[in-house]
Amino acid sequence: MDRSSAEKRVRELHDLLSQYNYEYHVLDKPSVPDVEYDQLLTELKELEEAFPDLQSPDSPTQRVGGAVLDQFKKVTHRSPMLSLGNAFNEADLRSFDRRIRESMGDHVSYICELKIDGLAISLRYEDGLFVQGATRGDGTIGEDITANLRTIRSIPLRLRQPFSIEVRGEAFMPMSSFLALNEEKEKNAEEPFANPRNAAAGSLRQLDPRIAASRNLDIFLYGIGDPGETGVESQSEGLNLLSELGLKTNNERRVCPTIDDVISYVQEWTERRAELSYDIDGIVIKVNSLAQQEELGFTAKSPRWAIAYKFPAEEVVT
Ligand SMILES: NC(=O)c1cnc(N)c2cc(Br)sc12
Repeated sequence: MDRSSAEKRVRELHDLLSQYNYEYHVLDKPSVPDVEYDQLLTELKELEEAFPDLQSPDSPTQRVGGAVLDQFKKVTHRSPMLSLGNAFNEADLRSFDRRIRESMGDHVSYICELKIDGLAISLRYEDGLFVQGATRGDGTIGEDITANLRTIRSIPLRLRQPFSIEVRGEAFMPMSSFLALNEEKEKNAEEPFANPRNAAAGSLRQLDPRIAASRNLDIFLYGIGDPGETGVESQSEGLNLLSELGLKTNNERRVCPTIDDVISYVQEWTERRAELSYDIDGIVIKVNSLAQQEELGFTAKSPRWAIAYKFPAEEVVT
């Protein structure tokens, strides 16, 4: 194959493989079997070996970098990654609602999202290209774990539109991967991880990306660092934008106009929690309108417009 037809085919393969990645991880509706994806990936690898200058950082062949780091660089977040105030029962939720309505009047609607039990992450894209990923750290300064995050298949190396945007989410280890990993560890007489959150954190804070690549990690994105520039006006619109850009969001979210709707959602997921393939430790409730979030603002460390309902600690079966 001559170089110009190789160049054309490489572009075609990039488009096909990122479309299939989007269908599989974001839409959860693959249009081709895995074996076809793997064949196209092998074809791309062979073309990049034959024409090394056709290789690019957003190529799906570049997910597992070679270098083992000796430490992580520090990253200062452009806007702080905050923590949430907690609610533990219905009374707490109703007093949250009262406080909001006292400041905002009665035209308030909430959005409920599952609280993923993983590791808070920030991803930065420049003109659509994934350029940096970091842990939350202390909320202002985190660790640069870009090489490890590139190994997560559901994180696109290039967005479907050339946005420059910083997005926040939670990286996690699905229960099936957690159980398999601990089985492996027990077989090698190694200390197993206590829970999927520790396993995800331990995997992403490895200095060797090949170890992170072997841990089948996943991610749900749920926030935009600076939504002002995107023109979205609510959290629910923001989540739809993230999905359109090719980022994985959690579909169980629900707009809840009243606190009674919030309480029904909390009740529903208290009961349905066990059917999920990943751990959640509660529900995040936010005022849906970004303008109202802006008006409510923040306390020293948490937004006034959101609260985390925490599930009661599970009885440990001894
Ligand atoms: N959907 C969400 O907003 C969400 C989900 N899962 C989490 N662990 C967190 C943490 C913060 Br802080 S927000 C959030």
